[in-house]
Amino acid sequence: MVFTVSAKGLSKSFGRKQVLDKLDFEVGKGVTGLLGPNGAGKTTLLRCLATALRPDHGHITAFGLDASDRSQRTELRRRLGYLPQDPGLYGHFTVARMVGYIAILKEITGRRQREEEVGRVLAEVDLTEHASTKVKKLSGGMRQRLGIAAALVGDPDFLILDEPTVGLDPVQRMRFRELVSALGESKVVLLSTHQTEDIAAVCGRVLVFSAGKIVFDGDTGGLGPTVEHGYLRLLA
Ligand SMILES: Nc1ncnc2c1ncn2[C@@H]1O[C@H](COP(=O)(O)OP(=O)(O)OP(=O)(O)O)[C@@H](O)[C@H]1O
Repeated sequence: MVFTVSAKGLSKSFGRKQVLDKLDFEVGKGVTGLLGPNGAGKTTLLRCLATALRPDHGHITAFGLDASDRSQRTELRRRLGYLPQDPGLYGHFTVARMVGYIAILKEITGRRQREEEVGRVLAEVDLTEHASTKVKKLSGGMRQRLGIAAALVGDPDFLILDEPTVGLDPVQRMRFRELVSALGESKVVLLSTHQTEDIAAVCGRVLVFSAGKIVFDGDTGGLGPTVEHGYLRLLA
């Protein structure tokens, strides 16, 4: 089985603004970071890859499944976990109920199996002791961790994380880096962030975006002495 996700000739415009401009890339197992200034098109690309947004042109294929084909897209969705920038969490649900609900959407229908999965993903993000807390009572960083837990439900092969470290305190950021590094050993992980230190710490590869095009694709060492230095130089 091909364990890669690829985009070929991917373009997307909103009105007259071209946000993705004929992108071509392939990512395999490991953690790949997306870096780019505000408005560069990172979220648009991640939404296309998560099959939440249709590109105007081009093809997305994941694990040999064609995202433009309805039945293959359904199969692809079973294999992906997506943390959007604004995960739609229900404030009046408890943390466990919220994740349990996601588990139902991900077709984990057996009650015991669902409870085990909820317990597993909450432990991954250090939220076990808040399982009974209402979502609306969580801090911003805890909500972010809940969003990450939701993306991990069902142990997806392809994990898409849009600014996953926003709002995390230093301890949780460190925990997150360890978690993502471990996940990258068996999964395709794509994450967007403005934190160049996160990229340097966890990403084997980085794609730098500018105005809808990839202006750098390589390992973090290829950016120069530091990721931040190389990134700023590319955008200058
Ligand atoms: N649904 C939409 N309708 C119209 N324009 C949109 C829509 N979604 C995104 N855009 C525009 O597309 C461009 C790229 O946005 P996108 O959110 O993909 O960038 P980004 O790189 O993720 O930025 P940030 O770092 O600020 O999150 C922006 O100019 C944005 O205003």
